[in-house]
Amino acid sequence: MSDRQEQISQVVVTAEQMRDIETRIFAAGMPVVALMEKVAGLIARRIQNLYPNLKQTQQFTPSSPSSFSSNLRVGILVGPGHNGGDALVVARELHFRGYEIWIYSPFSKLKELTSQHLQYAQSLGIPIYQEIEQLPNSNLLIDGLFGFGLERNLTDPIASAINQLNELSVPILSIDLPSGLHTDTGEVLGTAIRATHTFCLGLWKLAFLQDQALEYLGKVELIDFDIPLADVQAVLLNAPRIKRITPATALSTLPLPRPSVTHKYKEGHLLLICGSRRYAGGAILTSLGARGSGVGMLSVAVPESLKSLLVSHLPEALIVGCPETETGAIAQLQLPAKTNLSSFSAIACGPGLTTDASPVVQEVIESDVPLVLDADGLNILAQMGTIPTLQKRQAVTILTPHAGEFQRLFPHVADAKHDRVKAVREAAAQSGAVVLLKGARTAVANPQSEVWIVPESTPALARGGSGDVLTGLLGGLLAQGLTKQIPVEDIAATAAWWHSQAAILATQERTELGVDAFTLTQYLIKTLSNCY
Ligand SMILES: NC(=O)C1=CN([C@@H]2O[C@H](COP(=O)(O)OP(=O)(O)OC[C@H]3O[C@@H](n4cnc5c(N)ncnc54)[C@H](O)[C@@H]3O)[C@@H](O)[C@H]2O)[C@@H](O)CC1
Ligand SMILES: Nc1ncnc2c1ncn2[C@@H]1O[C@H](COP(=O)(O)OP(=O)(O)O)[C@@H](O)[C@H]1O
Ligand SMILES: [K+]
Repeated sequence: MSDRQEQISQVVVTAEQMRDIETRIFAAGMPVVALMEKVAGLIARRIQNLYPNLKQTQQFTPSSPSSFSSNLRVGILVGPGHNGGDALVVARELHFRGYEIWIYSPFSKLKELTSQHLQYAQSLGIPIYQEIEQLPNSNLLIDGLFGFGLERNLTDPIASAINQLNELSVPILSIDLPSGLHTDTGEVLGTAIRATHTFCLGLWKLAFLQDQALEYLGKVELIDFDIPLADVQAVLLNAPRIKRITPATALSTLPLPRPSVTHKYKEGHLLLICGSRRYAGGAILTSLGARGSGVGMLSVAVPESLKSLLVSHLPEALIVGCPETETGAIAQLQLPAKTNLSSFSAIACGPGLTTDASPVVQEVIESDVPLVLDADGLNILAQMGTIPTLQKRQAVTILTPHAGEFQRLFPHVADAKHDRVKAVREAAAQSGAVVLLKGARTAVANPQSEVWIVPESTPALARGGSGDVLTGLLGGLLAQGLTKQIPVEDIAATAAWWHSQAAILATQERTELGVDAFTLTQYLIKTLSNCY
């Protein structure tokens, strides 16, 4: 990947920013017509690669006695704007390559350029239909109804037409965005095309990184049409950054290579505080996640009765047995002699604690040690109602809620279901912490409104214990990274990326059903050895 491609692949834009970037390109002299030809030409070539127009021969079978050959039949869905214009250029190109094309153009008023392309398509003899009921069969649909120009809710008749098109068992390739999705929030505006494959044009739009859009996007692909970096930078200059985490950015954040002359305490000393009689396994998974991070020294505080269990799973770790409550939660921390919380480079606290461990959570919040709070650590924080006191901490705090924990912690923040990116930003600003909002597309924000998003993952992770592994991994990376002055947000983003990549690799080898949390820990290092 070239340097430019790498930079472009990290960029995420809103509809407004995309419009501003295009405006600069047009103002600089690039003709609109020429850009549409270029973009749609690239799309048409990709479609030809994905669905080559080999004359299809249907095999003779007793149920279809006549064998026949035919061209691929492609239906082109055309909207009123330039998304429709792109689709019409694709229609024309595929027509000349021998595909059998029909056009669905339900709008009476089209933008001028789009209207000209429609007129030319008609002159070529391509059939054009206005009514959904008139549409012939097809092998493939190209969706050019709306792109980033859609803002209002879709209404009938177009809404019901989209619903009917979704019912056909035909692959749908969307141009720029599945029509009906909001470009920024990924929200469904009334209804939306359920695409098999979406070609995002020029720069990644924010919707591609919002959980609620995922089931509509299908496979996603960026069509790079050479937007000058200078235009992108000029528009994004003063906007809070939203960044896709790429392999290059994540790998550059890892504490590799290690210096030749070092020792275990220079490679970070992590204290995990986790587990209870009720949730013993969470402590093991969190510890194994930390092991996967390569952290120099690992101490694990658990209730006394879990000590021997932890020792048997993690012989390399220092297991600290603590006095426990009647319910089997940690009652108080009891660190070894000459050790206090400041002895640690970082603390990760929460998995499996139960809410009976609240004095311990209070103590670590009051410490001046970098802190990851997860699971019951977050539930206790929510109960204490002390989010604003996090601002007063001397050291960095990272909160790693899933959507439910997020809701309990930040009940007054924008609805995390409606716009996860906005919600995570608001939460970070409100708490002064780095917030990592878990989900299908995990998003990390800092109090300065900058956001990092993991662009690919797998639903194989939707399984008990996956989050515990992430907490350990993040804690271990934090302990190592802070000693090397790596920014905390980059560490959090990298941990989330690594976690997802390990799950993707495990899924490839074991299917989506084969990635239990223990197995996931076994893939952490395997993932990295594939990258180096
Ligand atoms: N101008 C160019 O040469 C380029 C255009 N591109 C394409 O242009 C698209 C953006 O084009 P536009 O700005 O024309 O926008 P769209 O084509 O996305 O749609 C906007 C049109 O839909 C109408 N509209 C909006 N909401 C509606 C609703 N709810 N019901 C009915 N009509 C509604 C608007 O009045 C407008 O006519 C991109 O997504 C992309 O496909 C890009 O490929 C880049 C190059
Ligand atoms: N559909 C999904 N696609 C990708 N990742 C997912 C999905 N669902 C959950 N995850 C990931 O799995 C992990 C679950 O964490 P969490 O909810 O804390 O589980 P637990 O508490 O059981 O460990 C998070 O990292 C989350 O991002
Ligand atoms: K579209």
